[in-house]
Amino acid sequence: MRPPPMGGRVAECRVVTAPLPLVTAPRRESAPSVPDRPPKTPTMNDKSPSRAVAWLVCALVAASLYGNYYVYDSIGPVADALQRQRGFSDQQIGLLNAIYSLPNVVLILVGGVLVDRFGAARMTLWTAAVCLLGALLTALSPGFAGMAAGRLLFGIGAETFGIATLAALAQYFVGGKVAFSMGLALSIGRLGSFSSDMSPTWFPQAYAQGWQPPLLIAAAMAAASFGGALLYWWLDRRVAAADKGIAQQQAQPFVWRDLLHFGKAYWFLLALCVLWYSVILAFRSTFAIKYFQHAHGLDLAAAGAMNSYVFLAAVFATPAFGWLCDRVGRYAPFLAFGAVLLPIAMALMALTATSLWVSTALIGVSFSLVPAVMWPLASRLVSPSRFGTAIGLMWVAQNAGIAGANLVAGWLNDRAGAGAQNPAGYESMMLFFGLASVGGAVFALILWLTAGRRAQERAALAA
Ligand SMILES: C[C@H](NC(=O)[C@@H](N)CCCCN)C(=O)O
Repeated sequence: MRPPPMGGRVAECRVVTAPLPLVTAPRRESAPSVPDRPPKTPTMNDKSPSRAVAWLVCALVAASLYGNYYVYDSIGPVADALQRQRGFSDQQIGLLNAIYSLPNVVLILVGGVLVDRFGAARMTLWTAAVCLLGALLTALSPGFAGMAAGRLLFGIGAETFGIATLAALAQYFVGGKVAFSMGLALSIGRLGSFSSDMSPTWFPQAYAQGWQPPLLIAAAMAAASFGGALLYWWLDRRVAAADKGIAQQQAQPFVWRDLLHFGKAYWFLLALCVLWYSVILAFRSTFAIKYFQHAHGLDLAAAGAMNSYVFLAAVFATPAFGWLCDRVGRYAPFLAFGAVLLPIAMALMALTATSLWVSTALIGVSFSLVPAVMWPLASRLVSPSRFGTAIGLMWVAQNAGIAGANLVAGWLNDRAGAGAQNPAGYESMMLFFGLASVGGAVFALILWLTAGRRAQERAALAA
């Protein structure tokens, strides 16, 4: 019943003798190619209890992600109250979010290695605990330094938590539906982000009392996230205990040289991840609302709502695209399609008078499709025992890209004097994001046309 473990004492359990459900899917060591179809295995029989366990794990991971993403986005809604009541500057508020990414430029690789070393369940639990401590420190600190320390702690836990949750789903759904399960869990995470944005409407009394009650609600969400992680860890222990009879091998020690063996497709995917997430997260999370107000004449409420529809679309579309991907059994073409939509949307926004609804819809599809395919694809491009490391490396570059894109875009806007009086000042920022999105699309196309094609040829030859 136990999925192929990814870490701890049982990391290299891909060679098993018994025909156990959830265990036997063939995996690539470091194949530089994009699989056409998910491996067809006799695992995950519709009525088998192991399938029920896998979906229970998915539900617990999703619930845990909901709380985690809620906390991630909890600073924006209290930014105004922090300024009014505690006298925080814009820079200080910006730092409360930037401090999440900055340590991860280095630390997340360590996090990925730890996931491979200690296993997804243990690392989900430990990092959810770190996130809870971080959220509590943020909500209870009397001064800025304490709040910043809380956000730092949260960031250190949250990114490794993200890797551990992906690793958990890659393990339990190795026989099929990996994209659907990841899409479903991510969509619940997006719902957490959306709920955080909507929390002033849902908890008006809390916001009426000032900055602290909303952050205490966020800490409660982190506690719920920890609860989900605890249940998942407990379930995983039980599954492991039931599988005592399976031959287990020692975890492979981490070797830096292994990173070079990931294969070309992995590196194309990493480049896409950096460029695409830099545009999506730096533009959408930091500058989009301001840009909609100043360059497209929307008021604050309309600009915020327009931006939040991207999240809302992702809640429904991410699992749907994951399901489609599993069903059709193709990854790279979907990834390329989703990546190409982003530069089209950026061009429509920057160069034409087309309604913002059109570009928002395109970004919504891209924001749903690319993550729905990217992480399941990553789980198929590397050995299971190196999945955490592989994602860790992607997120090192991604965090550096997001932080860098934020800084460059802010600098371009300041240099051009962008603002309500000078909407044209946003042109250089839009050119920068446009070029980055084109770069992402190019890597997605290369991934499809080279590695993806080769995989098809190999499959045809094998047939
Ligand atoms: C799964 C993926 N997560 C990431 O890329 C993280 N490094 C950053 C997440 C920031 C919001 N919690 C995703 O959310 O698409």
